[in-house]
Amino acid sequence: MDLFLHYLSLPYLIEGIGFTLAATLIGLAGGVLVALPLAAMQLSRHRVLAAAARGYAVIFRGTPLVLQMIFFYNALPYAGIKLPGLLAAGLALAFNEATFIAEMLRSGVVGVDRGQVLAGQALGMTPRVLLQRVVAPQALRSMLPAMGNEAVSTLKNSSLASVVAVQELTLRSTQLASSTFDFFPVFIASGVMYLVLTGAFSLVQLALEARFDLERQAALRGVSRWLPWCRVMPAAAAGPVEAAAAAEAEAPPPPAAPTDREARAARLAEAPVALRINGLSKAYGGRPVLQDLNLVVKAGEVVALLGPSGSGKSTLLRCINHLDSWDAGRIHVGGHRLGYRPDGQLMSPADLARERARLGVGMLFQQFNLFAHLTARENVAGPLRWVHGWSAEDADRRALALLARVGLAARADALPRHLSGGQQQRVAIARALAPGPSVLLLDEPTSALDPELVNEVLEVIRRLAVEDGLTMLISTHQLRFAAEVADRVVVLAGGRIVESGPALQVLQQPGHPESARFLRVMAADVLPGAATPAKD
Ligand SMILES: Nc1ncnc2c1ncn2[C@@H]1O[C@H](COP(=O)(O)OP(=O)(O)OP(=O)(O)O)[C@@H](O)[C@H]1O
Repeated sequence: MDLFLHYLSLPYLIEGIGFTLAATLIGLAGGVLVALPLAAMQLSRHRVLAAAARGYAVIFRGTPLVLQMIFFYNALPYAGIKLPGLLAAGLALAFNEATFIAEMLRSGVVGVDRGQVLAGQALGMTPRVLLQRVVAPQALRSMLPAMGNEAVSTLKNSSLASVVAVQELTLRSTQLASSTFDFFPVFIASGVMYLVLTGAFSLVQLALEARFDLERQAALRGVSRWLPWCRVMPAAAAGPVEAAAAAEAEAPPPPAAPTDREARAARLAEAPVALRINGLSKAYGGRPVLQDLNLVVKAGEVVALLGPSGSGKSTLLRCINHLDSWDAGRIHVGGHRLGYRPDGQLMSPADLARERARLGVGMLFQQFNLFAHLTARENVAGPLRWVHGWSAEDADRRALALLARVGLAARADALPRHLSGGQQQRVAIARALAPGPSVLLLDEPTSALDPELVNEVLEVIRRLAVEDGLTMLISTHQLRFAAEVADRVVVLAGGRIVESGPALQVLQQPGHPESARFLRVMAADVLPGAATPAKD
């Protein structure tokens, strides 16, 4: 025991820890630096870059680390590069670790829900903002446990640096044991030192995981409301939550559905065009999905897009916001060709994002696509700050007001995963409304909801149509809702518009066999005062 304690405190071994840590830190820091471009190359659409990254991985993953260290120390001098042992071993570690860290980064990025990326694009985020605010925070959080393991493995791999005579802990332990013949106490002391080091790494990993744990942050936010000394919200922002909740409680009941359809139709006839689609065609792998589609939507008009599953409704909505490309035809939003420069060339992704934000085409998705790492208020306020340059206070105030409007002021600090589907979709509505869109595209906003949650979302949309006079294009299977709210119904079948006309007329007396067939299938949804759709 005395011998063990003697070796445990021996300066010769403790100095070895210094070399071990130095090699490990060079390996980890260098590994992260090399891994970043490597992961970007792996994710790149350019095949040459992706292939080069794969080639790198094959070489560094497929050869022993000891050989790599020997190469960096003994072979590089032939190319005129002479490195000290510690640096050679550290660099070999870095280039080796980079393959594993790059793979973690890549899978972290790929693991971020594609729907959130689409939502960010629809909100006008440039690729850089999307990466910085949506993808990286979630990817890095999911990487933390694997990164902790990688740090421990780098520390243990640093013992191989003894092969190029770096005086690290393993080499010094071996030398000491050979000269004293105290093999057992020396190696036990050395093992305990390694355990302390790997334990410290694990503690750092646990601390970081706790620091970035969304559940814990949410709990802290809840507690902080009652603890004035540990507030995480800006003091000024705490007030509006209650104020907004009170406003919500006092909000007048929603007005009835529009009854004066003729007056509305007359007003819309005079209104300017908000959206114009000419000859739009698109095919996936040679199979036509949209065929020579023409549609005009007036400012303030609510158009319900109906049609069987697979008829092309979602594809059409994605094309309007240029989230999808198309083969032929033109789309104008507010008189502008979204996504094209004046010379007719396609815009770069960053310019396209800015153009989306400028023209203001809001979008709601079937799956809500809220940013999973942000609370409800951050989901609404964040894009206002990052895309539209609002100050934090103004964005927060707007977010709270809109959340109150959709009946969610009291859940402003909840994470999406703590909200029901209906509540998530209402947050998504607040987020889409925040920048004041000129056109709102709604892609089956209630299809992912349980039946009892559908009405709460439809009610919010109904109020937007009636109170705000928003221009809306809604893909929906809710016939009753379409009858009550839409000015016009457009029926899509096989990628073509087969019928378009005043909502009640089309729903009650469809003039095309495809419309009639579709409406009969959907007959479970009872139309107010509607006769059975005409038979084909
Ligand atoms: N990325 C894609 N690659 C290949 N085919 C696709 C892709 N996206 C959609 N499609 C196909 O295009 C057609 C139209 O799909 P879309 O999602 O637009 O229909 P939809 O009318 O919105 O259907 P639903 O009501 O079920 O949402 C479908 O046949 C679908 O399989």
